[in-house]
Amino acid sequence: MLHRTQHIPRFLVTAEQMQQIEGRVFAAGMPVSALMEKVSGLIARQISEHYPVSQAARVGVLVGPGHNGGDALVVARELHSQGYQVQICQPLDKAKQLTADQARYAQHLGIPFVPSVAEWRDRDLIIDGLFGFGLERPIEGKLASLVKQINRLACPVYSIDLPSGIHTDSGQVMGIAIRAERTGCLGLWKRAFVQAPALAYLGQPELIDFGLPLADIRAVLGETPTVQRLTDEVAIAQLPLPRSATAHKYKVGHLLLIAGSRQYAGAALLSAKGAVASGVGMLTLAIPETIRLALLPSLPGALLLGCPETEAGAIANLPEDLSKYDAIALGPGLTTAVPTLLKSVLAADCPLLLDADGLNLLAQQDPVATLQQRTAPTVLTPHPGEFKRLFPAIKGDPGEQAQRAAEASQAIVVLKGAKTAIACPTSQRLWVNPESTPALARGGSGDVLTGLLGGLLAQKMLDSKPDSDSSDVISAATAAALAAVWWQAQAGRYASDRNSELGVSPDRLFQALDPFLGSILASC
Ligand SMILES: NC(=O)C1=CN([C@@H]2O[C@H](COP(=O)(O)OP(=O)(O)OC[C@H]3O[C@@H](n4cnc5c(N)ncnc54)[C@H](O)[C@@H]3O)[C@@H](O)[C@H]2O)[C@@H](O)CC1
Ligand SMILES: Nc1ncnc2c1ncn2[C@@H]1O[C@H](COP(=O)(O)OP(=O)(O)O)[C@@H](O)[C@H]1O
Ligand SMILES: [K+]
Repeated sequence: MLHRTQHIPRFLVTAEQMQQIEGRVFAAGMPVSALMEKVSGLIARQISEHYPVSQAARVGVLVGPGHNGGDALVVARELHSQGYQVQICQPLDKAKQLTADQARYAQHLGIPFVPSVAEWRDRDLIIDGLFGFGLERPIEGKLASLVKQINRLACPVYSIDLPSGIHTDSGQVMGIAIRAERTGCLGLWKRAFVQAPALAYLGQPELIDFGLPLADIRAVLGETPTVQRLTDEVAIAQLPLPRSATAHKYKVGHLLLIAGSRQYAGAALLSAKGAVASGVGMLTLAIPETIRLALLPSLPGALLLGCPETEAGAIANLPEDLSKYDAIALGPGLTTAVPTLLKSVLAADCPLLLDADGLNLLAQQDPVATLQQRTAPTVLTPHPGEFKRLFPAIKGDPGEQAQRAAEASQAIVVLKGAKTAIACPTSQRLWVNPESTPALARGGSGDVLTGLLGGLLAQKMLDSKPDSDSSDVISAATAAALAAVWWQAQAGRYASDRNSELGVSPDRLFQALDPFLGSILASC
């Protein structure tokens, strides 16, 4: 059973949901001012850890009209009492009652209020308490100039809850937004933290858990929340581990990977390496016959199936019998020369992963009608360009797009990007992978993912867990998608930490898969 501390990082809330949860807590008797005091004490503690008074004594605190401003005022008071030289700037006259009271008390304590931020070039740190989840419209006029001035300062900014100007749900910049070095997200992760437009503003995010009761969170989000962050705990639980002591190579999955062409032989190699790293029992790689011998030395454990090919070096046809495989993955480096390849794999009665040219072939027909005919699970791994070709009418943020596409096609949709979204059609659930690295933004990272996911798909299909999505049980194919997305992203971070953001070649990525997993499993 998961503990509270394991649940909390999984939740992703909208501003409305957060307001409802807080509303329940206040209605149950928790005084608003007591909660503000508690939350702000925790924020002040984080700030003094990250920016000790010995290194960042001169602090400017930006205070808005709502409770985000109220939090900032309590933080100002706490830091003042710890010996920081605090100045407060409260640019708007109007304020909620509690915020106005906190301002009055700060004045009573002798904390200086300054009329503008023009003098803040001497500051070591700015605390941004202008707006939190109550931002309702774009920041304009004198507030916009103030944010611009703050963003020009050389010193770091710590944002309370959200960088002011960032929309809580979409992560969009509402006119202008503060660029934080760190953001302390209060209580529960807001959706903005997994939205690409916010990433340049959030800096290093941290969750400040102030003990919201699980019962109130569940009353608003449901027992099994529809939208979740993909946490380490959840992803690790989906791996095909531990292996049975009596495992046999034919009992731990046989993947057929159909990839490569004379033109794009590397994609076949990289995806095959990803599959090998997944631990799959047997890997058959179907490739054009003319590149078979070239790939053989790099893939000694795989069965290389040289296929008849077109004049241009694309696979012309596949073996007749696809029934012996536990999963099939089709796409990397294939070219779109031979549409019948897709037709044969769609007819197979095992889980199917389509990537790259597999998706491009699918886009040439009616993807929704085609996928709805499948009886076994289908997983799609498009990047945004491939997604647009497949589902041109589906709009929204990446999470919404993935969910809508999954619902329409009944496929599991893995929409790749900085925050990859994974949508499951049967449970209508969405996971977003929160931690990755731009080091993966290079050709070949996705090919490694395809092999890894294909290999996990073949293994998971033999798992004893039920293929049902009721309650918190995750279907085998969805489980493979969650585990693969998380594993590839974390291995990317692992390789980046040991090299640089420029050093995560696809080779380094698949080489990092197992060491990363070994290290995290050892620490669990
Ligand atoms: N209620 C509480 O005790 C708690 C509050 N918390 C804090 O409270 C925040 C939410 O507080 P609020 O709901 O008061 O919202 P905010 O403090 O985010 O601001 C809302 C206020 O700003 C005004 N406003 C919105 N957009 C504007 C714009 N573009 N230009 C000018 N004015 C604008 C609104 O009219 C309203 O007065 C959270 O982000 C968090 O920092 C958390 O600490 C949790 C506990
Ligand atoms: N900025 C980024 N941050 C994190 N991950 C990224 C970023 N850009 C790309 N990726 C990841 O890199 C991979 C790229 O896949 P894809 O576009 O299919 O590349 P290819 O087909 O060349 O291998 C995906 O897993 C994607 O999530
Ligand atoms: K803020």
